[in-house]
Amino acid sequence: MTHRTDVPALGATVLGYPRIGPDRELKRALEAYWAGRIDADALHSVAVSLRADTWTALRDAGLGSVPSNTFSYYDQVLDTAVLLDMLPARFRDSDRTPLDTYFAAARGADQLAPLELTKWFDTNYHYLVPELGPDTDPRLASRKPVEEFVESAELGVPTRPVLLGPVTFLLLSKPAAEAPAGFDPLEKLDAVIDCYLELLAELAETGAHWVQFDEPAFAADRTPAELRALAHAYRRIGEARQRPSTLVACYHGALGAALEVLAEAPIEAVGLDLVAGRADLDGIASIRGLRDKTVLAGVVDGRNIWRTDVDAALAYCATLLGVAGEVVVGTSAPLLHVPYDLDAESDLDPALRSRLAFASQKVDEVVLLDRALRGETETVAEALHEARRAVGNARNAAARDQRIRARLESLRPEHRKRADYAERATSQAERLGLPALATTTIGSFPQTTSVRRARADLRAGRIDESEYQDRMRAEISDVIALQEDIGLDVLVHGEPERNDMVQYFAEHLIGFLSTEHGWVQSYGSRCVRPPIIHGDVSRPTPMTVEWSSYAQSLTERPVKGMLTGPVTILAWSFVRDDQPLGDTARQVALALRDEIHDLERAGLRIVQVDEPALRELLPLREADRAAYLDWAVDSFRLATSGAADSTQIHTHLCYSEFGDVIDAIDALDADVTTIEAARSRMEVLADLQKIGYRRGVGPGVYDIHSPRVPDEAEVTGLVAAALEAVPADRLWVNPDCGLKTRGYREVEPALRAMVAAARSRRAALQG
Ligand SMILES: Nc1nc2c(c(=O)[nH]1)N[C@@H](CNc1ccc(C(=O)N[C@@H](CCC(=O)N[C@@H](CCC(=O)N[C@@H](CCC(=O)O)C(=O)O)C(=O)O)C(=O)O)cc1)CN2
Ligand code: MET
Ligand SMILES: [Zn+2]
Repeated sequence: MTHRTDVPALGATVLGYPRIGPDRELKRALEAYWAGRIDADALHSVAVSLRADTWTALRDAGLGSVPSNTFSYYDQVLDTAVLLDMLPARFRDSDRTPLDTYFAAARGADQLAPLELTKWFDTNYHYLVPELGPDTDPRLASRKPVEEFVESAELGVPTRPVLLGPVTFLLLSKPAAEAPAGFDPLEKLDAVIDCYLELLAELAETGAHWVQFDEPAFAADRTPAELRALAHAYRRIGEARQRPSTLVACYHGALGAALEVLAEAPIEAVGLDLVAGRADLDGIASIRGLRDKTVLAGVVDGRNIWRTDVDAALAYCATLLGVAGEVVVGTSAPLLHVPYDLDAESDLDPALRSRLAFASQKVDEVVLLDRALRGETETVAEALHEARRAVGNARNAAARDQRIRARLESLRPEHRKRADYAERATSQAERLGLPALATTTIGSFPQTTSVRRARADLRAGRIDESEYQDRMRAEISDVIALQEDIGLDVLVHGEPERNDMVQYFAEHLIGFLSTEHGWVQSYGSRCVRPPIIHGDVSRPTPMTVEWSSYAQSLTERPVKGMLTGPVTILAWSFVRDDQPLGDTARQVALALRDEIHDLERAGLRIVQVDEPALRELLPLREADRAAYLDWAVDSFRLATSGAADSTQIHTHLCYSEFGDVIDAIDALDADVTTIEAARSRMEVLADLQKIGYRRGVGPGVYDIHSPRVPDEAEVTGLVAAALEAVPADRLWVNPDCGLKTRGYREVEPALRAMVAAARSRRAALQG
């Protein structure tokens, strides 16, 4: 074995840390740089100071090992593609600087399409998908991990560089459009490893004692060939002539068979997710290969914001003693997906505060647990005692609402079932009188500066609630007038009053908490503030009825009520961990069921219940999927099945390919499903056709994620393609998703083109 024995042991650590800045400094700097308001040096100095603050804070908190290279200007997968010179050819040969080339790949530039953005495992984080082909020729092209190591060492905090593991990197990549059929990105494995070996030698030379490779792809089902690739990669890396000690971390679930592979590899440490992947503890005692390794016990939840149950965590660590050569405490996952610091929240109920831990508090928990594990009982006694008390209180603290529980108990199968679709379709057609190829949008209209400013003014007390209401009503009235002028058939109120489609509902429901500063990166500079579901959910008053009924009062045409579905509300919140997700989802569903009832009474004839996260929450392992889809479908049906036959229920899905959940989409039993499709040229329609789907469907006819405005001919082409799969009376014409991130300069001509295309096809059908 080539590993040197004189290097320090791995100390207690976290797998990664937030990077957007405690006050979203990076977001602001990036957006200023993109807008040309600051230069690259100014952007760089913001990055340098964020990194320095993170490293020194982690060291001062007492971690034994501090990670680096967890910073990114946009995304760690893109960083890796750039590190290895694996960007597609379209980004080469330009006079852009390396930094601007990086941003071009992330965001597009001139005529260049950016890399595809897609969900990172089962999180709300999005990464950029590398496009590889046979000609992609990996080469160590950047020194970012080395430079960050040097930067940290100069601050007196020599760090542990974190690298995206070669196998996960390739499994997350896709074949470029021009690659020959059958090309598999894993063909590039040895070439990528060669680059990493060069990097490892340089890191060792520069003084790095440890590195971390992340291989979260092995928390999902993997083929024998993929497991062999993992074994091969860490044999080659382990046998490298010169390298730092090597930790391989897997997270977002159990490693399963991959654990034995890593246990056999000639590396020094394995990181286990003992929250989402606790199943790995079963049978771990028989894995002999761990006896000469360090196991980083990920017992502090990196994905949720609850304080750790210290006794349970220490018990999980204890099961590893004797199995592993050494046990150190860590987080279950990088802390990228939780907010920075609970102390930034000024307005929390103290009882609730004592149950929570954000990134900074989690670092303290790791340090505390590691000291306890090492038997430093005297120094940690008081802190452990305090932690136990908080967890003890928490056990009974989640507010229970017997009324909701009794109501859920009393529900019967008929509360999940509407009349047959044929009957509903007839009564909806009579009531709505819509044309074939009806046109609509997905809900939001541009969130203009003036809309956001109104909300900021309200928060700052510069305007009062009634002035805020007036401004939102004025906005709704403009949006209705515009839609009438464009000639859309089914209108929306535009959602100006919503800061976010989940947070808005959280702010109106009991059982949810919204944070002031709890920002989490979603992609690039875009952040969300996930609400915290801490108790039983109920709806004190209607949440959307005033806005929707106001919009409906302005027009004869049908306006769609607009709600976010139970699965998406859970997916984009921090959830309770004291009861099954399905139980929480059904509580949310009841609140939505009552909201739909109130919308109907207020005269709304159509209600849309968005479920864009339906695919996102799909478990990584096949074995867990049926149970998930059961509660996901059940909660949607519970929310919507109280509607009258003549009320048309729409749902909307986006952000992913839906092949895997196509039966569940059918089982939702919505009257109309609008679904992202423009970028995949309507592939979803073939999937729907295959299963005999027979209700209304609106495959998106233009991509709202790009500022490009489609022309009428382009939309006509997509409508014609869709008509091959769906008859005109069931086909809707709409964009891919909501318009909130776009500007009116793009939205208005795009919608006009869309309506013109629908009209001309409609005329052709009649003629
Ligand atoms: N929760 C959630 N998850 C999701 C999505 C989603 O829509 N919601 N969509 C996908 C991801 N897409 C996303 C698209 C856009 C943004 C986005 O634009 N986020 C905004 C924040 C949105 C927000 O909360 N806006 C607040 C304003 C918050 C704010 O920045 N306020 C300023 C001051 C107000 C001002 O002058 O702008 C401040 O606090 O400093 C509002 O409208 O009220 C941002 O990063 O800038 C995020 C995710 C998947 N996951
Ligand atoms: N109704 C929402 C909107 O139009 C749906 C968005 S799906 C991410 O913004
Ligand atoms: Zn959408």
